[in-house]
Amino acid sequence: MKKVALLGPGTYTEESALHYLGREAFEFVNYKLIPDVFGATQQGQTDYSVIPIENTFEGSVSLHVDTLVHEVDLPIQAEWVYPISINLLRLYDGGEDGDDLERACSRIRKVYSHGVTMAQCQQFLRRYLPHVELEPVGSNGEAARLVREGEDASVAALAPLGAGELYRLQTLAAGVQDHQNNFTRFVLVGPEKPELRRGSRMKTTILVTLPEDYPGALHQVLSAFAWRRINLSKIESRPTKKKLGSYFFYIDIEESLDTVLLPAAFQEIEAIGCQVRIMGCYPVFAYDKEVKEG
Ligand SMILES: O=C(O)C(=O)C[C@]1(C(=O)O)C=C[C@@H](O)C=C1
Repeated sequence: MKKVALLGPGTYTEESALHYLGREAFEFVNYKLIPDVFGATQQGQTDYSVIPIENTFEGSVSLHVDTLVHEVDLPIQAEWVYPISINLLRLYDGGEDGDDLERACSRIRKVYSHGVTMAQCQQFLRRYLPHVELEPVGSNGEAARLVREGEDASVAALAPLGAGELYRLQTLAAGVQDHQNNFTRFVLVGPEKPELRRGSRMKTTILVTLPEDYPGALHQVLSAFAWRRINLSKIESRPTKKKLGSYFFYIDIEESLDTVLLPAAFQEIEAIGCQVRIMGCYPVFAYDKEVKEG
């Protein structure tokens, strides 16, 4: 069994990994903080790590992207997107509030959650819980655990339903995220290719550093892909951290490295003095409801 480090238990990361990897071939090892999730595989205690990398509304999780680029040497081996449905959970209060959400919320004074999750529920928080103290914690599973541990019915968590089951919490309101199409993109990173079912397509991620003295270099990079009709699905600039104003480009390419086209495009880019670092060539699992129900 391959060991997979992730933020957990009771997190969206865990829920998504169970959904796509299953428990048959993988054993999940829980960590409380993302640096420890990265560190476990980097130091060889686990074979893979699962990292949330991008959210539909919050955009890239820059800290995680930067760690992947600067601090660890772990190729991307798979990617998946997973819907994030957020719930307001608290200890069972004996049914005092009946079905009245407003009344129940008026009794809450503190809410724990991951910062990204709070950001995804701004409208709900403003409407029902404007008076509460919001306390960001390392993961949503940890938020639910703190509610259970505190034994205080005036404390709640924004977390997945699975966390509510794990810590025996009552769901006060389900699906409270501001947008219904709220998805997070996760990557599986690790030194070796895992045995996985076929993804819906293959993708390659590269980092390109431009030469300083070559005007129009970015245009040339993009045209090397454009005239070969290679589709790019993301391009983002991130600081190289070497000097102010120096950036590299993180590029997702909708193509496998095995094709003739990609290596030729890389050669063309390198010929003008760009550096190309391959972050991974991997299968993508698109969210498909059938898998979930099946
Ligand atoms: O705390 C969790 O439940 C996580 O899985 C982490 C995380 C993240 O770091 O982005 C993952 C997805 C959600 O959008 C919010 C939080």
